[in-house]
Order: sequence, then C-alpha cells, then structure tokens
Amino acid sequence: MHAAQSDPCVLPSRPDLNQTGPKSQVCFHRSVQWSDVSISACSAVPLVSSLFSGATQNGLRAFPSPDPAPAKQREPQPPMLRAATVQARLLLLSRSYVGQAKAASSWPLVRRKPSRLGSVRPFYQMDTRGQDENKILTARGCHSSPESQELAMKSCVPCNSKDLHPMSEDSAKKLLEQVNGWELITEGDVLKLHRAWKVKNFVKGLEFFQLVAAIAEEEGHHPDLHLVGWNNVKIDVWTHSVRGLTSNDFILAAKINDLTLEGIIRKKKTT
Ligand SMILES: C[C@H](O)[C@H](O)[C@H]1CNC2=NC(N)=NC(=O)C2=N1
Repeated sequence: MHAAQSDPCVLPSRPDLNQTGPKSQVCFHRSVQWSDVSISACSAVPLVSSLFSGATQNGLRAFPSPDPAPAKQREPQPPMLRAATVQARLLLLSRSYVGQAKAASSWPLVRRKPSRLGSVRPFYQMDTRGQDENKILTARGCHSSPESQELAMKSCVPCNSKDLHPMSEDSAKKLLEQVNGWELITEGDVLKLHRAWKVKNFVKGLEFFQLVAAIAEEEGHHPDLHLVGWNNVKIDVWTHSVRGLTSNDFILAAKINDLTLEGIIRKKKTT
C-alpha cells in the first residue's frame, strides 16, 4: 500500500485499543479455504513457533491442519525428510503471509485473547517498540494538551451505573478543549459530541468504523457511526442511558482522536 505523504499527526494505521497497551490482541483473521487453515495475521513469531510445536495459539491451529497424528503412532521420519517437511511448511507459511499482507487491509478485525506468548504487535503495525506513540504525537505537537492525552488513557464506566448523570453544557464546553476537532451539537433535547472526516473511499470508511468499533467494544461505550455519500464519515457520541453527555463520551472521543489513520483519511487539499 503506497504510504501517502504523512500528516505529522497521523501514524501508520493500527487499531488503537489503549495507550497503555492492548488488553486484548486485535488481529486480522480469515479461514483460508485452499489450506483449510484459520490464520491470525497478528505476528509471524507465535505462529512460526507454534508451527514447530504443533500447539494451538489463541484457539487457532498452526497449519497445515488437521491435527498431526499423536507422536507415538507416527513413524520416525528420516532427518532429510524431516528437514524437507519443515522447509515445505515454512514456504507455505511465508507464501500465506505475503498473501495476507496484501489482503490484510480488507480483512475484518477480530478480537483475540492476548496470545499465551505475551502480547505481540500485529505484523502490520509500524514498529515503534520502545517508543510511545503518545510521545511521538506530543513531540509533533499533535496533542492539544497533556489533558487530552490523559483523557485518552482513561477507561469508560458502565453506562448503567447509578452515578452517571448528564453534564451541563458549560461543563461540556470546558471538556471540549481536550478533544481536538469535536463540536457540541444538540439533537432533540440531547447534547452530543460530533465530528466529521473525509475518508479516501467507502471501504476505508468501513475500515475506520472497524477501528472505532474495537475501541467501543473495549470500553463498552458506543458511538453513532454514519458513512454518507460514500466518503463522508460522521460520528456522534453521547450516553444513551442518561440522554446526554458524560465523561465516557469525552474519553471515547479522545481515544478516537488517538487512532492512527494514515491511508484512511483523505489528505486535506493544501490551498
Ligand atoms: C449495559 C451497557 O453498559 C449498555 O448497554 C451500554 C452499551 N453502550 C453504550 N453506549 C453509549 N453511547 N451509551 C449507552 O448508554 C451505552 N450503554
């Protein structure tokens, strides 16, 4: 995928679950009919290691399936044949990864429990190991304030909590400074957060929704998503249970602002 001229505030696309590291691993996943294998394109490392151990990873079976015959029934393979088998498997694996890398952008995001091998970066993420995307964005002046960073690190509370009440418009206006690009709208008598983006195309709009959905599911707090005229994304955020705005909505908006959307959002035309 050709990387467009990058907007300094947009890092290469990756699903941003939580600045403090994903509580669960978000992976590309698809059952590939030709080899009857379910491949999770999170990272080559666990799959290759489980390939050798034949172990399952996150409930996935290292291919080729079906289950290898229990060791005791298998005839010991001569070393040359064994090496050739591993070679063939690795070739199959590498081919599938090339195929995946090409198709990965159109694959649906699914949620996986953290791999038993520890959380690993999905292979399509920019390798910023040891760096903190937040620091990168802040260094580039992309965060409106440390408060907005702090907001993006928080977690939503359950919307059916008794302590949740709609905030006043003045309180909302104060918090608005911490969510760049969002505005307050009132629909019916309900105060909401609203933001619009132009995406490159319809599919990228859906990809954007997938990234937002991952956060919403993680937080148990959901936005209203609109994709109109094929490339206009509009998102409204409000707390339905109290018919107004709560801190949950600003946390969700800050997390959406922290998504890395390179390749999804249409570059602003320089006038
Ligand atoms: C029980 C659970 O907290 C509710 O169903 C959640 C789900 N997501 C939600 N999202 C939003 N925006 N408002 C809600 O009131 C809400 N309620």
